[in-house]
Amino acid sequence: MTASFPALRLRRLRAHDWSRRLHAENVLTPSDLIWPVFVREGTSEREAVGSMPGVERLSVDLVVEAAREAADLGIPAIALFPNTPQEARDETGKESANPDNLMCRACRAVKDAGIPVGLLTDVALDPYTSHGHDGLLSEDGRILNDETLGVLAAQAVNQAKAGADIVAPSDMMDGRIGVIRHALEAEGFGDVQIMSYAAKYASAFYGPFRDAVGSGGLLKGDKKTYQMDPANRDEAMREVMLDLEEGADSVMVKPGLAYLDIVARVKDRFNAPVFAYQVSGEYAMMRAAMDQGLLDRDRAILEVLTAFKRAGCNGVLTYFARDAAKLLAA
Ligand SMILES: NCc1[nH]cc(CCC(=O)O)c1CC(=O)O
Ligand SMILES: [Mg+2]
Repeated sequence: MTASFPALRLRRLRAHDWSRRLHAENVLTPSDLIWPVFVREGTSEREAVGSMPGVERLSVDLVVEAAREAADLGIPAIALFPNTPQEARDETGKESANPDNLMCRACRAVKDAGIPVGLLTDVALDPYTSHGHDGLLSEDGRILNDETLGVLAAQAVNQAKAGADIVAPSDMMDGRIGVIRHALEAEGFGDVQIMSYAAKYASAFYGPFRDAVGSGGLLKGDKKTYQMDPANRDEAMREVMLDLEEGADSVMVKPGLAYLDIVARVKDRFNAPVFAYQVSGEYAMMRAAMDQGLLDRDRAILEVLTAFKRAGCNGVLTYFARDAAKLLAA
């Protein structure tokens, strides 16, 4: 600083809308958004997710419509999450490798319709297992790391064959990025991106999501032996470092709002694209306050998403993506 008050008056730049816009350090655009979409069986079916007002599970034909809407709004990518029928779930989650599973059918339908939107697919076993865990479960109740890796790689290749542009492993097994990268390369999918859920914390804010994919009631125990302890920060740097070394194209921090310190640190330390997931519980929390008239809906949505950008995000996975894109277009 070369000047001080009164020569320096920081309010000068804030005095008019044109000036505030001119001096904005970060600008949120629809290109910053990834829209998570829940997929269900059926045709012309849309079903409300009880714990997430305004969010629905869509049958594949309606997923295509949602993808078209995203493209029209300038949203670059959608993230698909299947609500697998309960009868297709089992101990090992083998439905994840079925080329005709819900996820693959949704991918193919969007691609066949020629919609110019990126498809991000979730790689993890929890929507397919009868126990709701992201990996294979041993008889004595442990999540088996190494045994799970091949299953995840098969799942990722299965999704790539169906047209996934970005596979996004959300399971938090050690070593899975390298194994998935290798499998994609070996199967001729060297151009498929990996967005790693690198720093994913064991969070209370995933509850509504588990309701949406139908794994919540099934989940035995918790995910603390594989997802990170919310108390940890250095560990997040190690997770990100390893995933980038193993071949991730971009990394994610999750949840979002309470973890923006992690985003900022990852962005400062690594020269890599970083994303954050504004998760289901964050959405539900904000929606509850908005629906009760306690928050100004439009302003709150844009403020929080802009904060993600300020922290260093290249983009944000958010259930507000469609709302935000509409607000930004207005
Ligand atoms: N593989 C599981 C997965 N993938 C994305 C989310 C959460 C997303 C959200 O809460 O919106 C979860 C939940 C979990 O780890 O239990
Ligand atoms: Mg890891």
